[in-house]
Amino acid sequence: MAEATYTPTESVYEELRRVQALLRIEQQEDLEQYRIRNAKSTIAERQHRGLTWYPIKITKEDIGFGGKLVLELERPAGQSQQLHLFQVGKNAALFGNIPGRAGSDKPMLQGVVTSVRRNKITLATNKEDLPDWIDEGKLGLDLTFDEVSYREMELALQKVQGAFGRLADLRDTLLGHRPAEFKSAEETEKLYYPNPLNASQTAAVQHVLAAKDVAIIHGPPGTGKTTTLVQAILETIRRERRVLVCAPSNTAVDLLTEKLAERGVNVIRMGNPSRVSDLLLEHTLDAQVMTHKHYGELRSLRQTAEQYRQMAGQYKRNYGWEERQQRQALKEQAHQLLQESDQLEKYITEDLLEKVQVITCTLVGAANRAIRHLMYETVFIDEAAQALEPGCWIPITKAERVVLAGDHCQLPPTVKSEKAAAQGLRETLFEKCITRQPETARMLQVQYRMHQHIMQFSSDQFYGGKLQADERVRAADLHDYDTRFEPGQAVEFIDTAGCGFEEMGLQDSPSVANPEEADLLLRRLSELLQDYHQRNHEQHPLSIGVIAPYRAQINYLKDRVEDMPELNELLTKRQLSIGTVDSFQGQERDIIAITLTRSNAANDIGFLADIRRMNVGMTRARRKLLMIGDSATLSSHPFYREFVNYVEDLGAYRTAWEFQQ
Ligand SMILES: Nc1ncnc2c1ncn2[C@@H]1O[C@H](COP(=O)(O)OP(=O)(O)OP(=O)(O)O)[C@@H](O)[C@H]1O
Repeated sequence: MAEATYTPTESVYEELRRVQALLRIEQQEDLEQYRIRNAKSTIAERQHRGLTWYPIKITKEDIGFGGKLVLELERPAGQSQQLHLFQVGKNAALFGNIPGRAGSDKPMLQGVVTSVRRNKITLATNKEDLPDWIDEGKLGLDLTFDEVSYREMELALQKVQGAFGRLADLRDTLLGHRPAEFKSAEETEKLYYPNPLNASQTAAVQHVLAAKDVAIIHGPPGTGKTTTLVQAILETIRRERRVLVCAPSNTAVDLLTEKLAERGVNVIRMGNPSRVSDLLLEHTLDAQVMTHKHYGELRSLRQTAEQYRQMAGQYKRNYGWEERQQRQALKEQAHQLLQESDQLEKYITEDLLEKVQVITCTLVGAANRAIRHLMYETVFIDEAAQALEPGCWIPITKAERVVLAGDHCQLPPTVKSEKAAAQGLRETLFEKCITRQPETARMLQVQYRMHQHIMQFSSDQFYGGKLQADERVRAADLHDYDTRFEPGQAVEFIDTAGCGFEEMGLQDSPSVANPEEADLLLRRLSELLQDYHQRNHEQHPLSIGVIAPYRAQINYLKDRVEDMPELNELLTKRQLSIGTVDSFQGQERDIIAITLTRSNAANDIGFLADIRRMNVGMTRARRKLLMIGDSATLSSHPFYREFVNYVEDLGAYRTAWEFQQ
């Protein structure tokens, strides 16, 4: 058994109580921001912020799970360009804009968004009938505050604090108070499936099988973390009856569900997928229910109930006593049938979940009422380095063993409250476990994305210099893509120091822009692309990402590109995209160009100091990484100082003066 090297400064209870207090601060802040954004503003303002669709029409009514109403809502075609923040899985409320009924008196029908198309949203409501106010005034749809996630996180934290037995062991191991145990090499079974994994990936899968409590798959950029995790899940379900696979985001859950389904795994995706794909839809619980041998009975119960409901609806209110009785009887029969159908649906669901090998869902989805009572031999959490600690505890409360996958050297989870962030809410369970119990982790070491020179700086800064570039990508620069590109220089840094490219602030905003630096970046990009002919590369066009840390700089870049026909064409064809690091998360591009933007006499680099974010930005590039910035300002931080040294050693350092003549 390995000895834990971590020396705790507080007990697990103190630590968990601290996290609980931070979560409450976060919830308050989140609610406050929501209130300010939403409740105090007019419909037009909320619409402008993407929080409201108005006016809308109900275009379809269906009966869904538990006999609840599912509504299809449509906004006017003229609004199709209006951006919004509605998303599958978000809570929303249908409201009536009725004169004299505003504020808390505003009539609402709560629900969850289950699909979003250009002008249509489906809302699964929590009621069986449409309310009376539906025909008064115009209707709209508001995003509402997501209280459920906070409640489930709070409950999980309470459970973990009061835990004994297995959960207490896992808690103490994950937080570094109890050494993690592993089977010996002799005890660990050999891998069953022949697989194309490399040595460090195979070692990670073997490590997962050997772990008695906790294993971590640490996957730096492009190292095949998903591939490895899927293989580890396949090997595990050969040995265990049923496992849970979670991630903080719906997108990550969808990806894993698809990969597992492609490998022939019997998997059920709980909750609503964020994308529409046949493979995914086929694996949702709803679709699986339809394939069950008792589904026919369920459908006919629902249909009959619906017929009774419609018959009852034909009796108008002012009919006599007998008709009222008749109406009541029909309603009761409908109700009874719906209850029966709920029972049957519950039975079908339990039967399906009993037989399934893998259940996939978001962290909060693990508390979904259909599965909240289930326990799992192993719980896998992907993207664990992007999940709030309280979120991770939700599925862990149902585990015998935990496997975390992620990379704590990339983006941490978003925390809305500055105070909660400063006091540690951004520190993830993944990060705590990997730093307190390094022996729980295996790092994947071969990456399949970046040219050697793009990879090396990140590898030295974050991964102890251990990353290797696979031979297919090691020397794959733009010249390798098309010989018309100049050879060499997969990395290039253009230094604007001394050129007088000063950043500009905006009034009342922390955002900054640096127009001259942006212009230079676009000029250099055009120059790079001058011999690139798209018609020669119809099958595999170059993909390009331009990254800026500040919104004001992004907006400036987008405006300027409109005046540059070649670049603008790439933008409209979506071969060029411009955005923040966060918008490129999990993605890759052939060329990544980053304007670092900050340039000031005070050497203030703002949130460029968040070097994990910069790590993500730089490691999106496959063949070319172009960075532009003011070394005089940036060198106040060791990371950028070392970057300048790195590019000098590579012979990749240029100055902006070269481009001014
Ligand atoms: N052992 C391997 N041999 C060859 N190619 C591999 C291997 N493992 C992964 N790859 C390739 O590397 C790429 C990235 O794999 P995958 O999607 O699993 O990575 P990831 O680590 O989850 O990605 P990210 O860096 O975005 O987290 C894929 O194209 C995959 O086919």
